[in-house]
Amino acid sequence: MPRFAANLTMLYNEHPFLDRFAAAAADGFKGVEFLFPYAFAASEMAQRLSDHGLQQVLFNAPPGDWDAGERGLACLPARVDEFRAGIARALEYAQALKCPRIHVMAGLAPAETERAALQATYESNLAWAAVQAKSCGVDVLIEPINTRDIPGFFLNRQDEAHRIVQAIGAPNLKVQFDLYHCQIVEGDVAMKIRQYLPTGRVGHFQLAGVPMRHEPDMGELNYRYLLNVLDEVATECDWEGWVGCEYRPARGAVAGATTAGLGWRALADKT
Ligand SMILES: O=C(O)C(=O)[C@H](O)CO
Ligand SMILES: [Mg+2]
Repeated sequence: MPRFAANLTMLYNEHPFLDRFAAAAADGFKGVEFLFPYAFAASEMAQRLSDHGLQQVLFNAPPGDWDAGERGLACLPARVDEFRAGIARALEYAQALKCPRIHVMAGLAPAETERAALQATYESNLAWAAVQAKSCGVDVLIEPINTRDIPGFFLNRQDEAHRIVQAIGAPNLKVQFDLYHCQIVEGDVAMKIRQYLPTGRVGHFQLAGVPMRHEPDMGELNYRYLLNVLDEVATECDWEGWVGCEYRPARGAVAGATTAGLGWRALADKT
């Protein structure tokens, strides 16, 4: 079974951010991911990883002004310099945290800009980022995200993401396959795992229950079934990546809420 990584942005909100590493390790996680490390010194985070025997498996490149509603810069023609500076910063953190992949968010499509111009900027930015990341041994990931959570997000579908990755043809440019977003946008999730994982273009998975983005055993997706499919296909094609647990615990941020909700991990047992 691919390994589960705790998403420290969404899980363990009952603890201050830097204490979430210890909490995840205490629950048996060996890998962690989060959205953004930039409020903390890389050395401080590297220390937490080492203290708790954890691997950093993913984080995001700077997304622009998140608090002002920005959700990535990669498709924005007027922001190329800022995009490039953000990739350089992300790669510094990736090296300090020994993290093998970064997620580059596409951004919101401005209504006044032609889609073709956004697409051209997106592809040239990704090609550039992949070259920079390759020299650091890092994969660049792109993630289709549903427009209920992020209205106007530029990249929404698995097929679009795979077309772009194929067209650019950089071996370290891959798709971040978030099963939660896939179910909301297009469904047929098990068949999409079977279709895309063997291509070699999937760099990472994430999961959450649908529709509320709570624990995977809450909601309309049958994760016992899906995790078995993932396991079967990953074994067939020797895929050894991680599955990020990117959900908001239903019990909220009260003491013990994340740990109490982890019973769903038994769904991954091949019983
Ligand atoms: O929202 C998600 O699914 C993500 O993985 C991003 O990193 C943040 O929007
Ligand atoms: Mg995700």
